Amino acid sequence: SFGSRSILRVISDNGDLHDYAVELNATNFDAVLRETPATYAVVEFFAHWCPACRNYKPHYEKVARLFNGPDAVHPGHVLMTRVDCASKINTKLCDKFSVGHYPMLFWGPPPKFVAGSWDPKQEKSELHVIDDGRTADRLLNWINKQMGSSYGLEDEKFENEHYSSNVSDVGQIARAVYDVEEATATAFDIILEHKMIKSETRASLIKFLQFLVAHHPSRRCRKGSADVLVNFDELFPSNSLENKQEENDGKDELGSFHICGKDVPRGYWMFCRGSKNETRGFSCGLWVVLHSLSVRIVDGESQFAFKAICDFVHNFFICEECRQHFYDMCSSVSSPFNKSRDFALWLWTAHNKVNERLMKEEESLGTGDPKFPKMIWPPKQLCPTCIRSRNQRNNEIDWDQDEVFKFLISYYGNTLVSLYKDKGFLDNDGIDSALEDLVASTNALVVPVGAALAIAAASCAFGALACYWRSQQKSRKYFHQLHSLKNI
Ligand SMILES: Cc1cc2nc3c(=O)[nH]c(=O)nc-3n(C[C@H](O)[C@H](O)[C@H](O)COP(=O)(O)OP(=O)(O)OC[C@H]3O[C@@H](n4cnc5c(N)ncnc54)[C@H](O)[C@@H]3O)c2cc1C
Repeated sequence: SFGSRSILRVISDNGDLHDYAVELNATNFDAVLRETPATYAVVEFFAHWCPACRNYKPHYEKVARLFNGPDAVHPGHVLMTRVDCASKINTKLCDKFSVGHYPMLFWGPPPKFVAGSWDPKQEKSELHVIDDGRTADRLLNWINKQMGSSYGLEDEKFENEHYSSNVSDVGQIARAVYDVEEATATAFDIILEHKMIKSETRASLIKFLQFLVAHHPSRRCRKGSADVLVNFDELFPSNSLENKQEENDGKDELGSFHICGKDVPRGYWMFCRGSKNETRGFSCGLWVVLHSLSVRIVDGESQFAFKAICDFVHNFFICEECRQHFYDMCSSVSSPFNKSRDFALWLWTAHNKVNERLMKEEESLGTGDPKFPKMIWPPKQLCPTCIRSRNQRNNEIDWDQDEVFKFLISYYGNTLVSLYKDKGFLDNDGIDSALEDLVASTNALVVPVGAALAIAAASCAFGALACYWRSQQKSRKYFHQLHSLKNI
């Protein structure tokens, strides 16, 4: 079954010949529209045999190019989709929307399409028929009127003028909820593509996966990480790791593993989208993942979290300079963390050290994103109480660290997930739901030997999940013993 993410990928992998509009059908219609990060959706009902629809397609695509896909000029605002009513599978869906002619276009907030319907006699509906969209120009005008925007068909790539870098708007971080999923999926894709799971990096990945299972802000990333963890030894057998990855070139089951599920909508960076191509994206998303993890742990997990993050960056972050710098900062920590507060503040300070260095580099080389200049963070506009005073001579800041910690907790905790709360994807029930998912998705809680050893090695202080696995591990009999014997 196709999820929205795979659809967007298929389309975007097709070079210039691709369609930008997302083709929906009865099986994925609800899922894609429920999960899209876009504020509005256009659904075009058409029939593939209809000559008028074929002639209309280039007009529709011209508009879709602006809003859909990785190179969208105005991403995240409108999702442009189409449904082929001549396909049998879609008959009921088209009937529900009383499709009376082709092409017929609807406009509305995406969730209103989910399990939705439309009737011409219906008096009040948040779904509207687009009655003046016969050419690309007219369709875009119609959209502009609805949104109060001034998009143009000739708008340039990556001129994200609508993406203000308004640092005083705390609510902006809510958009990053899509980025934490995208960054997690991207990190895992990179690991597989670059065949980075080796005997010496295995334990570090297992540790990080445990961390994700327990504390990733997205429920489906927690579940996906649990699935990977449970199947770890089968997916990445320790004795033939390099060979297996080499032989299969990442295209078998390793390559098709979606750590946050198939249906994660690719917003192609929302909060982390730069105003220029390739300035922000993944590395920004990864920072947000790390900070959002750091504010979700309890005191007893602080040292584990520190190790998991340091080792993950060291082994799997493909930017050589970044991982080296980060590793140096990790290595300079002399005593173990006992408090989650200390760890969250350490990560915040480490990030600010990187910012400080890059501020100078980007200024002298002109390589930064003009709309997102590096800064010592959080600025006063974001957290007025975080800064006690600033030394006028050397610009050094006297931070109120209690206030900074409070701010980090609310910013990367609740505010980050506020958008998704209604959708139920990111409920913060942590370990319990991850366990439920795990049991439901595997039928049996079977932890592979290697992963189990790593889990057992981690202290129970890491959390109930590890303990649960550990105890399950003890009670596993034949499969386990057989497997161990084979390994010997
Ligand atoms: C672990 C790691 C190490 C890196 N090391 C290097 C390096 O050595 N050299 C290099 O060139 N690039 C490095 N990078 C990349 C670099 O830090 C930026 O991610 C990249 O330049 C994109 O910057 P950005 O403007 O999107 O903001 P980012 O620095 O990526 O920050 C993302 C968001 O986090 C928030 N934020 C900013 N500062 C803090 C803070 N102190 N605490 C909490 N939240 C904050 C802001 O909202 C910001 O928009 C590293 C990235 C990572 C994940």
